[in-house]
Amino acid sequence: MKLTLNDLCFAYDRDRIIKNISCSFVSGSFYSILGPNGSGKTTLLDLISGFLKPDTGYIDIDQAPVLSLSKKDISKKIALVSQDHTINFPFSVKDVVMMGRHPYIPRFSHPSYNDVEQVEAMMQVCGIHHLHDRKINELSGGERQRCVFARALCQDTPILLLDEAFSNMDINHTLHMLQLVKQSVKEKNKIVISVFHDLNLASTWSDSLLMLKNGKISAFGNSQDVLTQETIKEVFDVASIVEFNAHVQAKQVYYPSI
Ligand SMILES: Nc1ncnc2c1ncn2[C@@H]1O[C@H](COP(=O)(O)OP(=O)(O)OP(=O)(O)O)[C@@H](O)[C@H]1O
Repeated sequence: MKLTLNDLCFAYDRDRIIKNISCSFVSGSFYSILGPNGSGKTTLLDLISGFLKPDTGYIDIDQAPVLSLSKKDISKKIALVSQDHTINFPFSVKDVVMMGRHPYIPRFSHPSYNDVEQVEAMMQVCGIHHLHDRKINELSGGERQRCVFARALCQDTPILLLDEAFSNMDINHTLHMLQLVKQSVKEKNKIVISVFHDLNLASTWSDSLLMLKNGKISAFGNSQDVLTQETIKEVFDVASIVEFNAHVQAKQVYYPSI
């Protein structure tokens, strides 16, 4: 599968936020998007998921424009763990995770045995099974984030978009979820595109990095090629030292304390 962004432009009002973005993402790869606050990372994921419509340009999956697909068909192809995962209605955890199966449940039907089994299994894998009858709006930030994650994984889509999806998780849960995601990239040949603020986590886990600055691509390619002192200075205006770290088999970034 190939997901292609073709000359995308987007503005919420007058100011352009996304400026002529063109690039492709292929199956079996983990991509990370990095960039300063306000550079357009969330907007770009919202465009890819079909939540926002580009002003010009288009997105296609294997050459079929995403916006020509029905909402249901898009949700069988693309799942998004968004930055804002506030759910105000007191759904149970089990019900929230089951929402991931909705694209596969015919109208006016009940979830199948297979749907129920998948939800049960995903709650186990994501470490939230013990919370299954709890109300989602009464959970901690990290617990809620794992529920939303489990819902997206239950959607079982070839494309998974993660918008700072680990921001509320402790390091144990972050590493566990990253392992799950990486496994699904390799075993299920998924395309994962994740927004990170932590350059070192992104470098350790991603095959490729996309650096965004002011709504434009500053650099895009193999993680170890893109992550340099020069790109970090250019994109974030921060001095750093970038070195290959044998423990994680990837480049890591160190910042001077003054
Ligand atoms: N709904 C909206 N209406 C108007 N402007 C918006 C809206 N959402 C975002 N913006 C603006 O668009 C720009 C890009 O926002 P976006 O959320 O895509 O940035 P980001 O790179 O994800 O930032 P962060 O790292 O802070 O999460 C920002 O200047 C923001 O103020």
